[in-house]
Amino acid sequence: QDRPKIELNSVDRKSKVIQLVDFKQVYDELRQDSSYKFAGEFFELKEVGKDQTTEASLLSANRGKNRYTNILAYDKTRVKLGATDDDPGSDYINANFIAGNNSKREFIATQGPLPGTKEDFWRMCWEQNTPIIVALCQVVERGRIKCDHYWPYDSDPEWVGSDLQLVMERESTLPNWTERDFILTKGETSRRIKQYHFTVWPDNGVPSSLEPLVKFVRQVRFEMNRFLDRGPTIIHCSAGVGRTGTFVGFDRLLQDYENKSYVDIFGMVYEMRMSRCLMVQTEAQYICLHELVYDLQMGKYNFDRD
Ligand SMILES: Cc1nc(C(Cc2ccccc2)(Cc2ccc(NS(=O)(=O)O)cc2)c2noc(C)n2)no1
Repeated sequence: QDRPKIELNSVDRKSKVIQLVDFKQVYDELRQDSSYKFAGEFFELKEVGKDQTTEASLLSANRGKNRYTNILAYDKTRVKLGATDDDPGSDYINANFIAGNNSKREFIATQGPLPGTKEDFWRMCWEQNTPIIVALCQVVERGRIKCDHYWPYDSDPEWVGSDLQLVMERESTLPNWTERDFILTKGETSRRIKQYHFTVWPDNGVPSSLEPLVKFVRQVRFEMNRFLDRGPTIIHCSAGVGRTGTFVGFDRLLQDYENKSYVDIFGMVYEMRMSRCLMVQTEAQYICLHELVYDLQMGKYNFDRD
Protein backbone atom coordinates (compact mmCIF):
# COMPACT_ATOMS: atom_id res chain seq x y z
CA GLN A 1 0.00 0.00 0.00
CA ASP A 2 1.17 3.59 0.21
CA ARG A 3 3.88 3.13 2.87
CA PRO A 4 6.71 5.61 2.27
CA LYS A 5 9.39 3.89 0.19
CA ILE A 6 12.57 4.66 2.14
CA GLU A 7 15.73 3.78 0.27
CA LEU A 8 17.99 2.93 3.23
CA ASN A 9 21.64 3.13 2.16
CA SER A 10 20.38 3.02 -1.41
CA VAL A 11 23.31 2.08 -3.61
CA ASP A 12 22.86 4.51 -6.46
CA ARG A 13 23.92 2.43 -9.45
CA LYS A 14 24.05 5.47 -11.72
CA SER A 15 27.00 7.29 -10.16
CA LYS A 16 30.40 6.66 -8.64
CA VAL A 17 31.51 9.94 -7.04
CA ILE A 18 35.24 10.34 -6.43
CA GLN A 19 36.44 13.20 -4.23
CA LEU A 20 39.35 14.94 -5.97
CA VAL A 21 41.52 14.57 -2.84
CA ASP A 22 41.11 10.78 -3.12
CA PHE A 23 41.50 10.59 -6.89
CA LYS A 24 45.10 9.39 -7.14
CA GLN A 25 44.45 6.50 -4.75
CA VAL A 26 41.18 5.49 -6.45
CA TYR A 27 42.81 5.73 -9.90
CA ASP A 28 45.71 3.51 -8.79
CA GLU A 29 43.27 0.93 -7.38
CA LEU A 30 41.24 0.88 -10.61
CA ARG A 31 44.42 0.36 -12.64
CA GLN A 32 45.67 -2.56 -10.57
CA ASP A 33 45.84 -6.05 -12.08
CA SER A 34 45.88 -4.69 -15.65
CA SER A 35 42.92 -2.39 -15.00
CA TYR A 36 40.74 -5.22 -13.71
CA LYS A 37 38.45 -2.81 -11.82
CA PHE A 38 38.25 -0.41 -14.78
CA ALA A 39 37.02 -3.32 -16.91
CA GLY A 40 34.39 -4.13 -14.28
CA GLU A 41 33.11 -0.55 -14.13
CA PHE A 42 33.03 -0.22 -17.90
CA PHE A 43 31.12 -3.52 -18.11
CA GLU A 44 28.44 -2.06 -15.82
CA LEU A 45 27.78 0.56 -18.54
CA LYS A 46 27.38 -1.98 -21.34
CA GLU A 47 23.58 -2.18 -21.47
CA VAL A 48 22.79 1.35 -20.26
CA GLY A 49 20.17 2.99 -22.51
CA LYS A 50 19.85 -0.01 -24.82
CA ASP A 51 16.20 -0.59 -23.90
CA GLN A 52 15.18 2.63 -25.66
CA THR A 53 13.52 2.68 -29.09
CA THR A 54 15.18 3.67 -32.38
CA GLU A 55 12.10 3.45 -34.61
CA ALA A 56 12.86 6.50 -36.77
CA SER A 57 16.35 5.09 -37.53
CA LEU A 58 14.74 1.81 -38.67
CA LEU A 59 12.15 3.30 -41.04
CA SER A 60 12.88 1.98 -44.53
CA ALA A 61 13.04 5.58 -45.79
CA ASN A 62 15.88 6.22 -43.32
CA ARG A 63 17.97 3.08 -43.65
CA GLY A 64 20.38 4.73 -46.07
CA LYS A 65 20.89 7.60 -43.65
CA ASN A 66 22.81 5.56 -41.08
CA ARG A 67 26.54 5.15 -41.69
CA TYR A 68 26.66 2.02 -39.52
CA THR A 69 23.71 -0.34 -39.19
CA ASN A 70 24.45 -0.85 -35.50
CA ILE A 71 24.80 2.80 -34.54
CA LEU A 72 21.24 4.22 -34.49
CA ALA A 73 19.62 7.24 -32.84
CA TYR A 74 17.35 6.81 -29.78
CA ASP A 75 13.94 8.32 -30.58
CA LYS A 76 13.74 10.09 -27.21
CA THR A 77 16.73 12.35 -27.79
CA ARG A 78 17.05 12.45 -31.58
CA VAL A 79 17.39 15.79 -33.39
CA LYS A 80 14.33 16.31 -35.61
CA LEU A 81 14.75 18.18 -38.87
CA GLY A 82 11.90 20.48 -39.93
CA ALA A 83 9.81 17.96 -41.88
CA THR A 84 9.75 19.24 -45.45
CA ASP A 85 6.89 17.45 -47.20
CA ASP A 86 4.98 14.42 -46.02
CA ASP A 87 7.65 11.92 -47.08
CA PRO A 88 8.15 9.63 -44.07
CA GLY A 89 11.57 10.14 -42.57
CA SER A 90 12.12 13.67 -43.88
CA ASP A 91 12.69 14.77 -40.28
CA TYR A 92 15.42 12.14 -39.67
CA ILE A 93 19.15 12.53 -39.12
CA ASN A 94 21.38 10.19 -37.10
CA ALA A 95 21.99 12.72 -34.31
CA ASN A 96 21.11 13.09 -30.62
CA PHE A 97 21.07 15.97 -28.15
CA ILE A 98 23.65 15.48 -25.37
CA ALA A 99 23.77 17.34 -22.06
CA GLY A 100 26.79 19.41 -21.09
CA ASN A 101 27.56 21.12 -17.76
CA ASN A 102 25.57 24.16 -18.83
CA SER A 103 22.42 22.83 -20.52
CA LYS A 104 20.51 19.65 -21.32
CA ARG A 105 21.01 20.29 -25.06
CA GLU A 106 24.51 21.78 -25.02
CA PHE A 107 25.77 19.38 -27.66
CA ILE A 108 24.53 17.42 -30.67
CA ALA A 109 26.39 14.13 -31.22
CA THR A 110 26.13 12.87 -34.77
CA GLN A 111 27.78 10.47 -37.23
CA GLY A 112 30.16 11.71 -39.90
CA PRO A 113 27.87 12.93 -42.69
CA LEU A 114 27.34 10.62 -45.69
CA PRO A 115 27.19 11.96 -49.26
CA GLY A 116 23.43 11.44 -49.05
CA THR A 117 23.02 13.17 -45.68
CA LYS A 118 25.38 16.15 -46.16
CA GLU A 119 22.44 18.48 -46.95
CA ASP A 120 20.51 17.19 -43.92
CA PHE A 121 23.61 17.94 -41.83
CA TRP A 122 23.78 21.58 -42.97
CA ARG A 123 20.00 21.91 -42.57
CA MET A 124 20.42 20.73 -38.95
CA CYS A 125 23.19 23.32 -38.48
CA TRP A 126 20.86 26.04 -39.71
CA GLU A 127 17.70 24.94 -37.87
CA GLN A 128 19.58 24.44 -34.57
CA ASN A 129 21.45 27.75 -34.92
CA THR A 130 24.75 25.91 -34.37
CA PRO A 131 27.79 28.21 -33.98
CA ILE A 132 30.51 25.54 -33.83
CA ILE A 133 31.15 22.15 -35.47
CA VAL A 134 33.72 19.83 -33.86
CA ALA A 135 35.08 17.20 -36.27
CA LEU A 136 37.10 14.43 -34.58
CA CYS A 137 37.88 12.07 -37.48
CA GLN A 138 39.59 12.34 -40.82
CA VAL A 139 37.75 11.81 -44.10
CA VAL A 140 39.88 8.68 -44.68
CA GLU A 141 41.51 6.65 -41.88
CA ARG A 142 43.68 3.60 -42.54
CA GLY A 143 42.32 3.42 -46.09
CA ARG A 144 38.66 3.48 -45.04
CA ILE A 145 36.24 6.36 -45.69
CA LYS A 146 35.07 7.55 -42.26
CA CYS A 147 33.29 10.79 -43.14
CA ASP A 148 32.18 12.70 -46.24
CA HIS A 149 34.09 15.89 -47.11
CA TYR A 150 30.92 17.83 -46.36
CA TRP A 151 32.51 21.29 -46.48
CA PRO A 152 33.91 23.22 -49.52
CA TYR A 153 37.49 22.57 -50.68
CA ASP A 154 38.05 26.25 -51.47
CA SER A 155 36.33 29.62 -51.18
CA ASP A 156 33.83 29.07 -54.00
CA PRO A 157 30.23 29.34 -52.65
CA GLU A 158 28.25 26.07 -52.75
CA TRP A 159 24.54 25.22 -52.45
CA VAL A 160 24.00 22.71 -49.64
CA GLY A 161 20.30 22.14 -50.02
CA SER A 162 17.52 23.89 -51.86
CA ASP A 163 17.89 27.18 -50.02
CA LEU A 164 21.16 27.11 -48.10
CA GLN A 165 24.37 28.58 -49.45
CA LEU A 166 27.73 27.75 -47.84
CA VAL A 167 31.07 29.51 -48.31
CA MET A 168 34.39 28.90 -46.58
CA GLU A 169 35.88 32.24 -45.57
CA ARG A 170 39.07 31.04 -43.88
CA GLU A 171 41.02 27.83 -43.30
CA SER A 172 43.94 27.66 -40.91
CA THR A 173 45.96 24.50 -40.29
CA LEU A 174 47.70 24.09 -36.93
CA PRO A 175 49.85 21.13 -35.79
CA ASN A 176 46.99 19.07 -34.28
CA TRP A 177 43.89 20.63 -35.69
CA THR A 178 42.50 22.81 -38.50
CA GLU A 179 40.11 25.73 -38.02
CA ARG A 180 37.68 26.72 -40.76
CA ASP A 181 35.27 29.67 -40.83
CA PHE A 182 32.06 29.19 -42.82
CA ILE A 183 29.22 31.53 -43.69
CA LEU A 184 25.85 29.79 -44.10
CA THR A 185 23.18 31.89 -45.81
CA LYS A 186 19.43 31.40 -46.19
CA GLY A 187 17.67 34.15 -48.07
CA GLU A 188 18.78 37.45 -46.59
CA THR A 189 20.14 35.93 -43.36
CA SER A 190 23.77 34.85 -42.95
CA ARG A 191 25.38 33.10 -39.97
CA ARG A 192 28.99 32.37 -39.12
CA ILE A 193 29.88 28.78 -38.23
CA LYS A 194 33.34 27.77 -37.05
CA GLN A 195 34.69 24.22 -37.54
CA TYR A 196 37.39 22.80 -35.28
CA HIS A 197 38.81 19.70 -36.96
CA PHE A 198 41.03 17.53 -34.75
CA THR A 199 43.10 15.32 -37.02
CA VAL A 200 45.27 13.15 -34.75
CA TRP A 201 42.79 10.85 -32.95
CA PRO A 202 42.87 7.20 -34.05
CA ASP A 203 39.50 5.45 -34.36
CA ASN A 204 38.46 3.30 -31.34
CA GLY A 205 41.48 4.62 -29.49
CA VAL A 206 42.93 7.57 -27.61
CA PRO A 207 45.49 10.11 -28.79
CA SER A 208 49.11 9.16 -28.02
CA SER A 209 49.43 12.20 -25.79
CA LEU A 210 46.44 13.84 -24.05
CA GLU A 211 48.00 17.31 -24.11
CA PRO A 212 47.02 18.25 -27.70
CA LEU A 213 43.47 17.04 -27.00
CA VAL A 214 43.29 19.00 -23.74
CA LYS A 215 44.42 22.17 -25.55
CA PHE A 216 41.89 21.48 -28.33
CA VAL A 217 39.00 20.99 -25.88
CA ARG A 218 39.95 24.17 -24.02
CA GLN A 219 40.08 26.16 -27.25
CA VAL A 220 36.64 24.89 -28.31
CA ARG A 221 35.22 25.66 -24.84
CA PHE A 222 36.68 29.19 -25.02
CA GLU A 223 34.93 29.69 -28.38
CA MET A 224 31.65 28.11 -27.14
CA ASN A 225 31.58 30.57 -24.25
CA ARG A 226 31.49 33.41 -26.79
CA PHE A 227 28.30 32.02 -28.40
CA LEU A 228 26.07 31.24 -25.40
CA ASP A 229 23.20 32.93 -27.25
CA ARG A 230 23.45 30.44 -30.12
CA GLY A 231 22.30 26.80 -30.33
CA PRO A 232 24.04 23.47 -29.58
CA THR A 233 27.62 22.69 -30.63
CA ILE A 234 27.62 19.84 -33.17
CA ILE A 235 30.25 17.15 -32.54
CA HIS A 236 30.94 14.29 -34.92
CA CYS A 237 33.51 11.62 -35.60
CA SER A 238 32.72 8.63 -37.84
CA ALA A 239 29.98 6.87 -35.84
CA GLY A 240 29.53 9.85 -33.48
CA VAL A 241 29.90 7.76 -30.32
CA GLY A 242 33.48 6.90 -29.33
CA ARG A 243 35.63 9.95 -29.90
CA THR A 244 32.54 12.19 -29.71
CA GLY A 245 31.57 10.89 -26.26
CA THR A 246 35.16 11.19 -25.03
CA PHE A 247 35.31 14.82 -26.21
CA VAL A 248 32.15 15.68 -24.24
CA GLY A 249 33.68 13.91 -21.24
CA PHE A 250 36.85 16.01 -21.51
CA ASP A 251 34.88 19.25 -21.77
CA ARG A 252 32.78 18.44 -18.70
CA LEU A 253 35.70 17.13 -16.61
CA LEU A 254 37.91 20.16 -17.35
CA GLN A 255 35.09 22.36 -15.99
CA ASP A 256 34.28 20.04 -13.06
CA TYR A 257 37.94 20.05 -12.04
CA GLU A 258 37.85 23.84 -11.73
CA ASN A 259 34.38 24.15 -10.17
CA LYS A 260 33.78 21.06 -8.01
CA SER A 261 35.49 19.07 -5.25
CA TYR A 262 34.57 15.72 -6.87
CA VAL A 263 34.11 14.01 -10.22
CA ASP A 264 31.60 11.33 -11.25
CA ILE A 265 32.99 9.90 -14.49
CA PHE A 266 30.85 6.75 -14.32
CA GLY A 267 27.72 8.88 -13.83
CA MET A 268 28.66 11.22 -16.67
CA VAL A 269 29.14 8.33 -19.12
CA TYR A 270 25.92 6.72 -17.81
CA GLU A 271 24.02 9.93 -18.57
CA MET A 272 25.58 10.23 -22.06
CA ARG A 273 24.66 6.64 -22.90
CA MET A 274 21.04 7.33 -21.98
CA SER A 275 21.10 9.91 -24.82
CA ARG A 276 23.18 8.10 -27.47
CA CYS A 277 24.46 4.55 -27.74
CA LEU A 278 28.11 3.64 -27.05
CA MET A 279 29.12 7.16 -26.04
CA VAL A 280 32.74 6.65 -24.85
CA GLN A 281 32.96 3.45 -26.87
CA THR A 282 36.03 1.65 -25.57
CA GLU A 283 37.55 0.88 -22.18
CA ALA A 284 40.70 2.75 -23.28
CA GLN A 285 38.57 5.88 -23.80
CA TYR A 286 36.89 5.36 -20.41
CA ILE A 287 40.30 5.03 -18.75
CA CYS A 288 41.59 8.11 -20.56
CA LEU A 289 38.81 10.20 -18.95
CA HIS A 290 40.29 9.14 -15.60
CA GLU A 291 43.83 9.76 -16.81
CA LEU A 292 42.84 13.35 -17.62
CA VAL A 293 41.75 14.01 -14.01
CA TYR A 294 44.84 12.24 -12.68
CA ASP A 295 47.10 14.38 -14.90
CA LEU A 296 45.30 17.55 -13.77
CA GLN A 297 45.76 16.49 -10.13
CA MET A 298 49.47 15.93 -10.78
CA GLY A 299 49.73 19.41 -12.32
CA LYS A 300 50.81 17.94 -15.64
CA TYR A 301 49.34 20.69 -17.83
CA ASN A 302 50.60 24.23 -17.66
CA PHE A 303 47.79 26.26 -19.23
CA ASP A 304 49.52 29.60 -18.91
CA ARG A 305 51.50 28.79 -22.06
CA ASP A 306 48.28 28.69 -24.11
C1 LIG B 1 28.08 -2.27 -39.05
C2 LIG B 1 29.11 -2.12 -37.99
N1 LIG B 1 29.76 -0.97 -37.71
C3 LIG B 1 30.57 -1.26 -36.70
C4 LIG B 1 31.47 -0.31 -36.03
C5 LIG B 1 32.82 -0.27 -36.74
C6 LIG B 1 33.24 -1.62 -37.27
C7 LIG B 1 33.02 -1.92 -38.61
C8 LIG B 1 33.46 -3.14 -39.11
C9 LIG B 1 34.14 -4.05 -38.27
C10 LIG B 1 34.36 -3.71 -36.91
C11 LIG B 1 33.91 -2.50 -36.42
C12 LIG B 1 30.85 1.11 -36.04
C13 LIG B 1 31.75 2.17 -35.40
C14 LIG B 1 32.69 2.90 -36.18
C15 LIG B 1 33.52 3.85 -35.59
C16 LIG B 1 33.44 4.09 -34.21
N2 LIG B 1 34.28 5.05 -33.61
S1 LIG B 1 33.89 6.62 -33.51
O1 LIG B 1 33.87 7.15 -34.90
O2 LIG B 1 34.92 7.24 -32.69
O3 LIG B 1 32.54 6.73 -32.91
C17 LIG B 1 32.51 3.39 -33.43
C18 LIG B 1 31.68 2.44 -34.02
C19 LIG B 1 31.59 -0.72 -34.61
N3 LIG B 1 32.73 -0.81 -33.93
O4 LIG B 1 32.41 -1.17 -32.69
C20 LIG B 1 31.06 -1.27 -32.63
C21 LIG B 1 30.25 -1.67 -31.43
N4 LIG B 1 30.53 -0.99 -33.84
N5 LIG B 1 30.42 -2.55 -36.36
O5 LIG B 1 29.52 -3.08 -37.17
